[in-house]
Amino acid sequence: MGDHLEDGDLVETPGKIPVPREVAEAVKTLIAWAGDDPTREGLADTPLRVARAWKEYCQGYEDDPSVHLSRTFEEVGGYDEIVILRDIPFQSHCEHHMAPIIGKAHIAYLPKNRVVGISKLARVLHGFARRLQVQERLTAEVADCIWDNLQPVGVAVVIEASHSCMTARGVRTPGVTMTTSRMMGVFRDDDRSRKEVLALMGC
Ligand SMILES: Nc1nc2c(ncn2[C@@H]2O[C@H](COP(=O)(O)OP(=O)(O)OP(=O)(O)O)[C@@H](O)[C@H]2O)c(=O)[nH]1
Ligand SMILES: [Zn+2]
Repeated sequence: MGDHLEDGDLVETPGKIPVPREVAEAVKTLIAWAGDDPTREGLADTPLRVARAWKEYCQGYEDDPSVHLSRTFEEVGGYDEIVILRDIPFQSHCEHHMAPIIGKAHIAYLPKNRVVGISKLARVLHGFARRLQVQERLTAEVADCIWDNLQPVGVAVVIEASHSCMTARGVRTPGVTMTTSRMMGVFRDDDRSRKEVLALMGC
């Protein structure tokens, strides 16, 4: 654990990030294990592409999502109602199979004195989604990050997603979505507030 494989023998390609040779070799081994010939022409550069693709899928490890919430605005004309971002598409990968998780998130908070630029809520989501995840933890991490950094009156996060490890392999059950939610503050403690936010989310 904690090995980032950044030192050692690197494969350099102009304009692209270097790839440790052992990472490329690991992908080559995987291709052979899957049943194909990693030396055939069409697959020759695939190990490097896959290695770089995984760095991109997992870009969140280089992101501290709380930083996105450090810039807030206090001049909001006394606005003290729910702010909600609906249907934010995201992609992640499940930590059990490294298979795609594709879904959408609804993120809401009830501000106290200060708000954040709305794009930042999506940035927080992507910062945690671009890692190896389980949906429950992703949901909790997004909600906790907003709660800790904005100290609002309430936070609500609902995530609906389809897991390729269920649709494309294993039980092979397409069309199934998983829904998770985390309610904090007034959205957890007050029934009416929770109903209001869920109605605004269309849930
Ligand atoms: N709770 C939860 N489970 C997940 C998530 N992503 C994948 N899983 C499940 O993780 C479980 C892993 O089960 P295991 O029995 O260890 O692995 P497996 O033998 O590959 O299981 P199958 O998928 O049933 O073939 C599976 O049931 C997956 O559907 C997630 O985000 N949350
Ligand atoms: Zn999985």
